[in-house]
Amino acid sequence: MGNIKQVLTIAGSDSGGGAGIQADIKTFQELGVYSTSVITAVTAQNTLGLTGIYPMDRTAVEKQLKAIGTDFQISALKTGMLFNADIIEEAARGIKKYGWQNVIVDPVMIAKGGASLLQQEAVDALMNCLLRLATVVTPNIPEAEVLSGLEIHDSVSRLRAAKWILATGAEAVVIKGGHGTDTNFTEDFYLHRNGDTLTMRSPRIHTNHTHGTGCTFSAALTAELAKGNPLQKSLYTAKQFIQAAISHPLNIGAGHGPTNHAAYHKFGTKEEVQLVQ
Ligand SMILES: Nc1ncnc2c1ncn2[C@@H]1O[C@H](COP(=O)(O)OP(=O)(O)OP(=O)(O)O)[C@@H](O)[C@H]1O
Ligand SMILES: Cc1ncc(CO)c(N)n1
Repeated sequence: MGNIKQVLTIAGSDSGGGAGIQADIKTFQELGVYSTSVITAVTAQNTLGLTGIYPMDRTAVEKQLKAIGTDFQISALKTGMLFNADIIEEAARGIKKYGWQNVIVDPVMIAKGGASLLQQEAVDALMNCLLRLATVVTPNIPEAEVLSGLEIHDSVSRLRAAKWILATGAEAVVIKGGHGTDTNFTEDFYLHRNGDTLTMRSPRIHTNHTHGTGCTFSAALTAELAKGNPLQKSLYTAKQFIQAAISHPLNIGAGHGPTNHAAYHKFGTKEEVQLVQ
């Protein structure tokens, strides 16, 4: 393990352990990379909802980034909940200053229970400062609608929204399908600025235990890229990882429960993820 790859998550803490920094670190551990973290905010959260958000100040974020940037060799990083424009600007500044590559931006806006995880006025900062640094940006459908200013109701409008999002300067986008309306499957759609596309489809699992699916998916993508895997292969593994994590729920909590981060290795994958033309 002498040459284990080091990764970073810049995200919020979920006291309930299913999303945010906690989901990222569990996923990184499962996929064999060493995890560092910059905490942007502490949230009081459980499977029933969110009752408090305590953002870090600018200096706290800057000092954490410096601690990582001056000692670790970061092969890939992801951002999650960034909450306000100050934190977004600090994250962008750190990424540039330390020359980090393989930047996955999960543009977290709203928790599954409906709580806002990004201030309204911070959307501009996200679009203007951070997306241009992104190797891949991974919005869910409502986030893609905010970033593109377009409604998504079918594959044509999804492609149009993806193209608008790439106009921010991001290299590639994945519009995740968890919020889609099809009851039989979920579909994640990838578009690269070079025109490459990939559509990954898997059976929709009918469960309440989907808290943190987006965090887990983007963390798995980050880990796979850090290990040197090509982008499309990394996306496929990330989709398999989240499919396994949702398929084998832990049944924790009375509300929107966490996924099972250990399932990918414990139970394997059932070849459920298909590539669609
Ligand atoms: N019920 C489900 N069955 C199968 N796959 C799902 C389901 N819900 C979400 N996914 C998958 O999980 C991943 C995350 O998608 P989703 O759209 O839920 O992200 P998100 O809304 O950002 O998640 P969160 O805010 O809870 O972290 C995608 O790969 C998506 O296809
Ligand atoms: C801290 C945190 N980050 C991200 C999400 C989105 O799932 C959440 N609910 N909480």
